[in-house]
Amino acid sequence: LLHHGGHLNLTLESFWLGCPSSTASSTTLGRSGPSAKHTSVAFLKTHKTASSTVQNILLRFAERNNLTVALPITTCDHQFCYPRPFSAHFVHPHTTPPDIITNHLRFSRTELRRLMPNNTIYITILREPGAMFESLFTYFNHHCLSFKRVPNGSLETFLEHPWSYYRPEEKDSMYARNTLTFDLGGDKDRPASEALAYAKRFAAEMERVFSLVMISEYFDESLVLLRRLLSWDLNDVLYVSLNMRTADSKSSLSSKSIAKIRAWNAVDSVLYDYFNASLWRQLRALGLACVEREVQLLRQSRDRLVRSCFGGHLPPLRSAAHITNNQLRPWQPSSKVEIVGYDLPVNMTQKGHVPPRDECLKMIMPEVQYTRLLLHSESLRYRKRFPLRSSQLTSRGVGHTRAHKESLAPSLNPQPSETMARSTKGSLRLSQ
Ligand SMILES: Nc1ncnc2c1ncn2[C@@H]1O[C@H](COP(=O)(O)OS(=O)(=O)O)[C@@H](OP(=O)(O)O)[C@H]1O
Repeated sequence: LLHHGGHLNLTLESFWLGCPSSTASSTTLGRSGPSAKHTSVAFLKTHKTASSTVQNILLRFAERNNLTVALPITTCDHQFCYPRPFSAHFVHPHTTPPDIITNHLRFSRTELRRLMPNNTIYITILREPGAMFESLFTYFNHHCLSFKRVPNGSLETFLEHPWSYYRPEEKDSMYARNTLTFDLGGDKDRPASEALAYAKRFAAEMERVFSLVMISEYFDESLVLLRRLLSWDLNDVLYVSLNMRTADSKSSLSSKSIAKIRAWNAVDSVLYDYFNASLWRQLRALGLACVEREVQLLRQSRDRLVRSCFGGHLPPLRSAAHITNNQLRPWQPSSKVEIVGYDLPVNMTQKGHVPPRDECLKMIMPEVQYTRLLLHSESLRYRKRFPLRSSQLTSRGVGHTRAHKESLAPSLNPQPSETMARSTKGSLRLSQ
């Protein structure tokens, strides 16, 4: 019964929700029966699509189930040397063979196949092109030259004559046009005459690779499909939203601007429409009433988790500059944009509160800090498992391994405020 606990929960939930029971079938190849949770997952972390929130779900699942998460070598920072196409050489040797991969990378099916188990399920997430481009434009305004050279940093001005500012071959140009397509390994600069045909072919190709393409506007509905695809429990997909901007950092878009964004990002727009339609076909097949009930259940369970973690409400949302605990401070790309995170006062224990459990802190931890902690714990585990191999690696001079280990601060206890080391995210290429 214990072994089949996950399946039992799922079946009872399905019964209660009036939903078709999920069957693991081919998604659990190599596991002991239909109840096993699927543990080999490659999540393509696209930019500004709520991907940090999905990543956090996956990282916590990996830790709870003692799985190995492929993490980047330190010279790649917390990304797999993005925007270079992914290579298995970018994976830290202490984090192989992996079960899960989630950090930013530019998709290469061949290289991921080389790295990941054969039964890996591929998932990704897309966002409506207008909202996504507005987020990219604000977030990367100071780093991406195509945006930086626009007078007054005005999105409308950029959209009037994008070719006056955009240089396809320039560093960071992938943030300025068809970013989703680029992240998926495609061609962001297909000539207009070919873009539509190319986009349709590319979408069909991606559909063969990815078992689920989530849509950030329907995040919870996407999670309903995700947990069924992976035969996970509801508790495995609970989350709080991460990496958000303050309302002041966002601008609202006119329908004219949205149309211009869609024309400029024509391939992304086709992809989005294609996978949005596909998501809704899958949701309808499950039954919209069932989906709605499960979404409600998910939100109630999340509220319960938040109460048990933080003794009531979520810690207050604050802009990065005002977060005292440096383990919880999200990276802030420039003074023009405010990214918010959750603040947990340093003196929490002094006030007689019980500090939150590790799993609770990790639910609100930004990706850079979480990735660092995970690399530390996976390196320790690797050294224990393979003492000989790790000493050979060290003697062969894998300097970054040792250097990284020394720079880790594995304590999860709230730390006094420190200036956020700009070098953590350092240059943009290594960071976002
Ligand atoms: N649950 C959920 N649902 C919908 N949207 C969400 C969710 N969680 C995060 N977000 C929004 O996602 C944006 C950040 O995306 P990423 O984490 O992918 O950004 S990054 O590329 O990793 O920097 C960022 O969007 P903007 O605020 O518009 O920039 C977040 O607000």
